Amino acid sequence: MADSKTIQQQNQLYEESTYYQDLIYRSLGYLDAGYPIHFTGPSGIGKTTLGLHIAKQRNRPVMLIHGNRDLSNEDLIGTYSGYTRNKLKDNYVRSVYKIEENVSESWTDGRLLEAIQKGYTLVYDEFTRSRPETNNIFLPILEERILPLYGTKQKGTYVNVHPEFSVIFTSNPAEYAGVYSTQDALLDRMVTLPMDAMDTEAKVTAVMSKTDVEQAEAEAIVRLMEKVRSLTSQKEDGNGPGLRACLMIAEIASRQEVPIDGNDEGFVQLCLDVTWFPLKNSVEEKHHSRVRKQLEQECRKVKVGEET
Ligand SMILES: Nc1ncnc2c1ncn2[C@@H]1O[C@H](COP(=O)(O)OP(=O)(O)OP(=O)(O)O)[C@@H](O)[C@H]1O
Repeated sequence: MADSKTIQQQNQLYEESTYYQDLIYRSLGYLDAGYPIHFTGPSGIGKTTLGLHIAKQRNRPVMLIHGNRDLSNEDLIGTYSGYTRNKLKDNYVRSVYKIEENVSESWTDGRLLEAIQKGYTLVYDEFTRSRPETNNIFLPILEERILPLYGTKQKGTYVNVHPEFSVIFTSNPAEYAGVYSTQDALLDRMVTLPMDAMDTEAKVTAVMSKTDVEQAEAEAIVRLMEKVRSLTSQKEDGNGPGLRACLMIAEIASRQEVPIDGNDEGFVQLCLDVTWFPLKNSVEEKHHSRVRKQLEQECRKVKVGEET
């Protein structure tokens, strides 16, 4: 899978597509000017991969943090993790027995504090999954370039943000409603770039760059997934099989030597296993048996080199 491919091959899509080249160029410009950027778009369209790719271009260490409801200020800033005890026994003069004991609390830097002090490029993936109270810490970081250390018992009250520190946020707008409302104040301080879903050609390039399938095979898989998606009312934005499903089918088929062919039972079963669950979740229960039949028919029509 990806490990058999070089990073360069994985970046093939970014090198070949003017859409991505332009997006990368603009993003690097905003980051250089000191502004964070924010990629937003449906699940699986490549926000994290693009964020990490751009972060690497900045030639600074890259740190990745995943947003989640349990992420706390302690994780981000740091915490006292216990006590360090130093004991000195002095029995040099036999009649005198002296013990000196020093107990001090030991502090562990949080991940954000480290990134801020050392000037990393931080990719904060799915930041809207974290609680707004946790994300509030980013307001002074982005606005005043300081990280307040309130509540930490640290000597200083704040640390200055390293001039090279920058942040790339990602989020999935479909999750805003169900998770936590995004703080408008935070969004005001970043350049938000909505990402377009990949077109067919881009998906084929991505599949070929990450797996060992040939172009005609990648095209057949991507076309099948597009047909499968059209069985749901949701198109590119929402759940349902997308690029991840294409990659999974291509990867498993090439590893297990399953031919990309609708006449092969193994291939049909693989496609059903990968796509049925997300597809089922995107259609009403009363349509399940009809959609399952249509799905199977589409899988059986797959023929490499032929549009079905
Ligand atoms: N340029 C690319 N070339 C090859 N594969 C890619 C590319 N971009 C994304 N992918 C692959 O597509 C899949 C989805 O990408 P990614 O995780 O970046 O999407 P996402 O939009 O961040 O999804 P989510 O919102 O669910 O986290 C991953 O397996 C990733 O490796």
